Amino acid sequence: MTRVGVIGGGGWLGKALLLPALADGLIVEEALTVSSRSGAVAGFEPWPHVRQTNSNAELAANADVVVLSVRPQDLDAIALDLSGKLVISVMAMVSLDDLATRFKARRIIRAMPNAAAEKRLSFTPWLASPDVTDADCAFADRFFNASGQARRITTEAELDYFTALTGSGPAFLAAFADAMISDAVTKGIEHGIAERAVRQLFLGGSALMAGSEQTPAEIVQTFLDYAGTTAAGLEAMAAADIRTPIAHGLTAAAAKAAAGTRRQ
Ligand SMILES: NC(=O)C1=CN([C@@H]2O[C@H](COP(=O)(O)OP(=O)(O)OC[C@H]3O[C@@H](n4cnc5c(N)ncnc54)[C@H](OP(=O)(O)O)[C@@H]3O)[C@@H](O)[C@H]2O)C=CC1
Ligand SMILES: O=C(O)[C@@H]1CCC=N1
Repeated sequence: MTRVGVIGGGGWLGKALLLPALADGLIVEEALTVSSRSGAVAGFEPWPHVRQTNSNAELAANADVVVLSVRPQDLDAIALDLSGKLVISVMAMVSLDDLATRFKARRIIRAMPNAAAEKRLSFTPWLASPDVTDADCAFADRFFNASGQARRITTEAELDYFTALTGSGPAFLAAFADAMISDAVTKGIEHGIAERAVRQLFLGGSALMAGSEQTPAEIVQTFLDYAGTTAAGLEAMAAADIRTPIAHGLTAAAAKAAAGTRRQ
């Protein structure tokens, strides 16, 4: 029975990762400790034997695997010797080297889930430091697959890029959706109807795209070949260079992630 401690486990991402893992029996409630500064978080009521604490030292003493899930600005307050343990960080902007130095750890996995973990729909790339064992990798892969699709990657540069591309979860899609809603409202559609319509559009469009044998580029081409109203819209978007602001946004987010992991 792997003993797991999640520092910040009651937060947004921590809970989104833990509830599926508990529901699947991947983590046993008696073997889980979550910490927070208050020492008591909501959300674990179906698992009353989950240990809650405000002491990260107590958490570490009861864990073989320590998961770090606090905001980057809160990390400096956490001083622990985690040598001998598997350390899994889901934090943006904190590098393997930084984690190794802070926590005297040699077996470290960095992962980048997203907020869709709470729906078991995260895409979660992860990478391992050289001393991580096959058993550690198997545990991490099972843990992250409980809340979506996990994929092992090999470099921190890739992880920094994925922090922008998929770590952002619904944020960039929400920006696109909000632009569509705003346009609909300026054309006289009532806001509530526009919002309902666009939410349903994203749900339906995402389901089609996720299940389609066509690539996204092929789906676009299908509509261009159809040569109807949607083709007119796609051509106007291409003429307005829709790809450039998207690339700028991803580049800025990835640059912030990378700048954070370079800081020591
Ligand atoms: N949210 C997201 O979509 C994503 C987040 N991440 C990463 O996940 C990490 C967590 O983010 P998120 O869950 O959003 O943040 P939250 O603020 O929701 O959760 C962080 C939790 O950490 C707890 N905490 C803070 N300081 C301590 C401490 N000293 N000891 C124990 N617990 C502490 C807080 O609880 P309290 O205040 O009670 O102490 C809080 O519940 C971040 O590093 C972020 O980069 C990565 C990908 C996606
Ligand atoms: O926006 C952030 O900083 C966090 C990390 C990746 C996604 N959300």
